[in-house]
Amino acid sequence: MAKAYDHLFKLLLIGDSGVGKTCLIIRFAEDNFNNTYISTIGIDFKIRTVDIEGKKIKLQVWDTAGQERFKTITTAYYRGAMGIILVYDITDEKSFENIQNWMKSIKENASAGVERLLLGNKCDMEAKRKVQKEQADKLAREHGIRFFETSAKSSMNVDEVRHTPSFTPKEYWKTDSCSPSTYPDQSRLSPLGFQFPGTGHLTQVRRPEIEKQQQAPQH
Ligand SMILES: Nc1nc2c(ncn2[C@@H]2O[C@H](COP(=O)(O)OP(=O)(O)OP(=O)(O)O)[C@@H](O)[C@H]2O)c(=O)[nH]1
Repeated sequence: MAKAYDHLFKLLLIGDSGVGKTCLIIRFAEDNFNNTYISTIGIDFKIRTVDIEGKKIKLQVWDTAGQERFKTITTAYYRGAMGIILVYDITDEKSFENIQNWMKSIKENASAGVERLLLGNKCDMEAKRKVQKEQADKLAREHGIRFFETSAKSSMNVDEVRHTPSFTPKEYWKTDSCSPSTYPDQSRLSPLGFQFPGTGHLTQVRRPEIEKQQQAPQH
């Protein structure tokens, strides 16, 4: 039987809560956008297969919760990632300042030399901009990584991100380090050894429900 893909590439998105990680993944995987805020609980993933230079590349993109209380769960997934995308919101200065902390978290938890990419999301909201492009350019240069301003809403630069080397590094194809034989199933990919149902929609709840949970008295 023909192989469904030639190479599997696992990516992780990290960044503060609300910067638009889930929306970017939905735009990336389904070319869609929804204004409703569904805060990620723990971790979720989406899959997309793309043809690049005649090879079928299966991208497995993992969405992490930005909320601090999920950090123990989410950092456990850093180790297996081949690329990590750091996201901040151009209208939220704090989310940009926190990129330094996310970088530190990568250093502490990810494999050495993991590919990184910096995204300043929500660039459709120019009137509310708080983070200048030059600031992020400088930060990206200091860390030796690529940087894009994106909009999950308008699709701005989404295609460019899809085709950056950090998204599908050719080194992985050459070494065959993520070929189907190396990762025969999804459970092998998960550092927690967790079996996924395969829908890509695991654990998402609406923000009001989270708030209700947080407000509920502890027994
Ligand atoms: N204007 C605009 N709004 C966006 C964009 N991307 C996301 N949003 C909005 O920002 C809010 C948060 O988006 P999410 O994708 O859920 O954020 P997240 O980073 O996944 O948040 P957590 O799951 O809590 O970590 C939602 O209301 C989205 O509609 C964008 O590019 N432009």
